[in-house]
Amino acid sequence: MSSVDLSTLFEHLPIGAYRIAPNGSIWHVNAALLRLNGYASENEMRRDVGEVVPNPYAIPARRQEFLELLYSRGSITNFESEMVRYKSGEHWWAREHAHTVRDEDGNLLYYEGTIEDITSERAAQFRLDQRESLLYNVLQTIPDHVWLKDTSGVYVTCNEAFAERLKIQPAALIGTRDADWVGEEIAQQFLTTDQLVMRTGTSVTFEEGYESTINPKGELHEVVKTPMRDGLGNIIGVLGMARSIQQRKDAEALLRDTTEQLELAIMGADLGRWNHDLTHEKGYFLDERACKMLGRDPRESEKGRAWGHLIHPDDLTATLQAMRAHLSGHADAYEVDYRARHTDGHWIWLSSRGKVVQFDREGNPQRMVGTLMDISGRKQAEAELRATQSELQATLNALPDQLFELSADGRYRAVHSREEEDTLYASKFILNKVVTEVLPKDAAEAFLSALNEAQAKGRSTGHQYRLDLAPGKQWFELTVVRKPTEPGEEERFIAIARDITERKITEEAIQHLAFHDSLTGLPNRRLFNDRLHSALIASHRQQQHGALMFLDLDKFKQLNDTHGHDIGDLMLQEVSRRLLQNIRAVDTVARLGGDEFVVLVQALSADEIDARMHASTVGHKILASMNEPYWLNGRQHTTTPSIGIALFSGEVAPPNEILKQADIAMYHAKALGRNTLCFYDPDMPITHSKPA
Ligand SMILES: Nc1nc2c(ncn2[C@@H]2O[C@H](COP(=O)(O)OP(=O)(O)OP(=O)(O)O)[C@@H](O)[C@H]2O)c(=O)[nH]1
Repeated sequence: MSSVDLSTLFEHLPIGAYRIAPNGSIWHVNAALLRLNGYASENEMRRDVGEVVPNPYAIPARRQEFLELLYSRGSITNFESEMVRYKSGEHWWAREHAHTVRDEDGNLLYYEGTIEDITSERAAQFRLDQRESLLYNVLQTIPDHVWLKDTSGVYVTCNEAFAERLKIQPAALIGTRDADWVGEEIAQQFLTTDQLVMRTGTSVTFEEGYESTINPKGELHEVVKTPMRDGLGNIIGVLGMARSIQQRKDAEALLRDTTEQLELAIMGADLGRWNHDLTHEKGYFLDERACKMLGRDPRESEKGRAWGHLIHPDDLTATLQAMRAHLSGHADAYEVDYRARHTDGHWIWLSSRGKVVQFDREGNPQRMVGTLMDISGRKQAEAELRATQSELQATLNALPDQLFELSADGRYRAVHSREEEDTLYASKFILNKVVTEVLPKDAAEAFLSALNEAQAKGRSTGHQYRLDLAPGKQWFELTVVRKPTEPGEEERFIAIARDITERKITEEAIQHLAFHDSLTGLPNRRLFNDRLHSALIASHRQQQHGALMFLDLDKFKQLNDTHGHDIGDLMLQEVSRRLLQNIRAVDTVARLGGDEFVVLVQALSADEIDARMHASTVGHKILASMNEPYWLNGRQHTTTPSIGIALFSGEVAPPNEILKQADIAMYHAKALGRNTLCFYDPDMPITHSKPA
């Protein structure tokens, strides 16, 4: 090559080139080097930097280092340094090659070299280094197992997670083979996939769960094997990565199970499903079963279709309210029953339950899912039940009786009280209370005996009890029967309490009439005989004297005849009243008939004389009281009595005898001129005709 050729080549080299004298003055620099230093021509550079090149290194000591190497070796290659551009002072990176040129005697003539701008190459290298270190860190940090094997199946490297599984340091794996760790058989399996990757040159992903040293529990792993290539694209090994997917698989299996169970439950309950996309206008999806409920074409399940218009107008407000309550977060779920129009035109009852399952980042509901249940049958049954109940209620209301349902221990379980305002039997007061807490003792006992009897015999009738209620005394008669119950149900009894007050009043009146005088209300002769009989027994037992006073009004016939029978009656009533006023509660006044009264005074004294004195006092008190004027029908009248007194004591005498004695004594009093009293004396003559 000629020197011209060489000079042209030098000038047009793509990298900087120079030739410098031993004293450092520039002999020649090419265009590329001028550009590197920011100059357009050699002259411009010479003008700027002078004849001798200044130190171009960012670290000045590098120049000395460069020259020492150059001079000692005669040449220098790949000398990399940070440089400063002469013109701009900007920093850049250079790679230098240089050599010295000497004459035949070995004297240095000059040195020459090339300077290559490697700033971007270094930046790229730096980024590459960073990426590599990042990759290395990632590989070491991830829990997945990562390894690299060469084409003959020898481990080249692995991450810590993989080494840890083998309980070794990563370095200990290098140079080993699968067979060293997992045995020949499994190693063969690994090799098969490695070979597949190398043969096809593509990544393979598969699931693997061999039980081995690497995987002691035989957990399922997802393995990705990728071919590794050199810069020329030749496959140099296989990179493997394994990740345990056992938990995910378990969760998937559980979810599958749960989903299947849910699906079965939905099928079993014959539920339809809906899916409401709240982000679109027509995102109302019904599944096939829901479509069928409404009589719609099951193919509609694929199209989102608004169906709010199918809801009965009367139910629309409640439905919208329930939806708003849930969407605004006031209700946990959307729950509502409403009627919807079937395609046939009739109404069906649906029970709809749902929930928002998806929200956007701002918390706005995005999607709701829910179920639909056809409850028409239930609603029909409810309506029928209501009708039956109201019929039953009407029947019960028509009954005059009170009806209770009780458990065997006398606890009220249900109450039907005819009177709405019945404060004693209102459900709110007595439900779940026992009868002893509600009723007075006697009444509660009657109730419990009736209950016991019904428990023993299945039925009880006739137990009666009395209550003192606001309107007065009321009598009730109980009928209790055992209620038919299902096996396992609590034993229950139905008790009907019938108000028998009127019957009781009538019975009591009849009873009263039988033993009392209708004009004065005083005990009559029958009752008096009983009382006298009892008094005689008591007197005998207590050894106490008593007295029987026989009292006959004087000239009563005359009053009747003169003023009429009515005045006579009034007189008899007033006499009764005065007699009652003059005796103790334990004593008895009775009317034997006509104008004849008896007064039975008991327990006067154990001593006869004393008793006689007491009896006399009572007799005179009665006499005095009777002698008071009588105002009957606005006119004053008078009357007097004749009183015969018979004392009795421990001796057992028949009642007739005592009455007879008092009667005799009374006749004696008449004979003495009336308006007086006489004690019986056995010597008294027995007479039956009154003196005139
Ligand atoms: N007003 C009225 N008079 C009666 C009733 N029962 C009897 N009497 C009358 O009572 C009178 C009884 O008379 P007596 O006791 O026999 O004779 P008396 O006129 O009272 O004369 P003495 O007894 O001898 O003083 C008769 O005239 C009867 O008719 C009655 O319920 N009401």
